[in-house]
Amino acid sequence: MAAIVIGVDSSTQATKALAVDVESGEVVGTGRAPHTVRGTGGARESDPEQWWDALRAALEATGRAGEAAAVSVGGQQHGLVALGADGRPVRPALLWNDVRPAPQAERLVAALGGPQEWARRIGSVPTAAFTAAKWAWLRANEPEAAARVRGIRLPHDYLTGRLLGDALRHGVTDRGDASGTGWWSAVTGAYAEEVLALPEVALDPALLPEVALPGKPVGEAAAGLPLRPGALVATGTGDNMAAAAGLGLSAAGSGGTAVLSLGTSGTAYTASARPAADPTGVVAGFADTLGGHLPLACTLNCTLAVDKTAALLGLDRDAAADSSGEVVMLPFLDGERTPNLPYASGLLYGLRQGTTGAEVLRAAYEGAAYLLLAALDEVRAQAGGGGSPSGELLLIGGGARGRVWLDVVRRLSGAPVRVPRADELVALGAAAQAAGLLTGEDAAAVAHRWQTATGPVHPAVRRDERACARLAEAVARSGELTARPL
Ligand SMILES: Nc1ncnc2c1ncn2[C@@H]1O[C@H](COP(=O)(O)OP(=O)(O)O)[C@@H](O)[C@H]1O
Ligand SMILES: O=C(CO)[C@@H](O)[C@H](O)COP(=O)(O)O
Repeated sequence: MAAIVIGVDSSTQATKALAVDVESGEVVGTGRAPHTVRGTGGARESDPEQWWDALRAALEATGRAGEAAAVSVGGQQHGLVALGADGRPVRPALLWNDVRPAPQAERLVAALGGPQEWARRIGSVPTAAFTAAKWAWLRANEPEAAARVRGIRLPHDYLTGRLLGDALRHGVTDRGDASGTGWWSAVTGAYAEEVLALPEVALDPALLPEVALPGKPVGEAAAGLPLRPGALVATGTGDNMAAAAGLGLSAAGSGGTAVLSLGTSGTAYTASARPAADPTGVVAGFADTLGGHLPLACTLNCTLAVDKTAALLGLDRDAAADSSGEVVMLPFLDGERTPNLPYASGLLYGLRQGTTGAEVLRAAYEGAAYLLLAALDEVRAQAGGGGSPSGELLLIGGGARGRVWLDVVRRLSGAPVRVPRADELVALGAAAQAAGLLTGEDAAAVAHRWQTATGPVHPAVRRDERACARLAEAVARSGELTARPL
């Protein structure tokens, strides 16, 4: 019988699990279970116990988990899972899009000597998203909870640890997800003692997971799960690193292919052989899970901002006009990370008597897509010019299924856009990592073999220079209104 592996995507809104045939890459079972995100204002929290319940439910729903020879978890990056002595979270996890730690991020940047120093030593300049800023926030705002912490995990580490039997005893992560903490350096490939020792952080490295080598199992699935006891467990990784591997991207072999992922977050990235060092902080110098690098820019406002705008207007998300006319929207509904404007809210400009709701909706799509495409130029520069601005873009994530998203990305990029037929590239990338444990290939090689990136190419159309110029000017002139709340 053909070997089966399981790949998991534990993202912001849901857990998705795929059962995949190791030989052919055929998806033979799927499962899904939703998550709850709580918080008003800048707060965004989820209960890790709910992720664990969702993971087991999604595994069951594949109908094939009991046959799987190996399993791997890709998870939303950066989230702070703080474990007590009983191995349970001392409080809900602070998520990647929780912007309350913005003041702590500012202090951390200054404490190490400024953005240049962070870019040079760590590869990234921390924003509120980074785990180090979240930990500093917890210490400053909930010192009693911080004092009870005996282990710190990322979302995917927590789930990997639970698969192994206990998240506190089994502390293991991978270089990709570790690179989103701020206390692991993509430049040196090791925990950064100078960050752990900062007064705002003051973290004992013993509380952190071991960073495992790619390609080796980290253990076997515990008994009592919807998995075969003894199934191999892979390191797992962050969701963007899993998707990159799942598309076959590697520093060695993807020729600068750029990816735009439209989900809860918007992300733009490409594989690179060298760590990024962007002192502006637009590009995070993440590591990939294979041994290379993944310069990446991330926006907080993507599909949810568009869906909220459609809901406010009482329109279907596909009812956007073909042009935004005079309207410009900076859809900073959740604050923003790229550009780094954690206190911003959404701005709408150019309304007239003749403006239609469909034009306003179009403007929301354009604002979200433009910010990501502008950041992609910086990502490419950090990757050493790999890939040309007119090179093909790979479009993935839930938004890639949307007619208007595709149209807007084509018009604002002027590039040919390929939409892979495969759904759930994070879970597929995790499955490829699990399969590699059995075959000895790396995850990107498995993904190549599975042809995960194949799909229709939508040819380039003329770039809408006017819309891009208006958006660039709106960002440049929004100044005070987006820097601080009224
Ligand atoms: N057909 C579609 N058209 C436009 N947007 C879509 C479509 N299907 C899903 N989405 C959007 O995709 C988002 C979920 O994307 P996904 O990549 O699964 O999110 P995440 O991994 O961050 O949880 C939803 O917020 C929804 O707005
Ligand atoms: O913070 C980042 C990247 O740095 C986000 O991309 C998170 O990893 C969340 O991902 P999704 O839930 O949107 O997939």
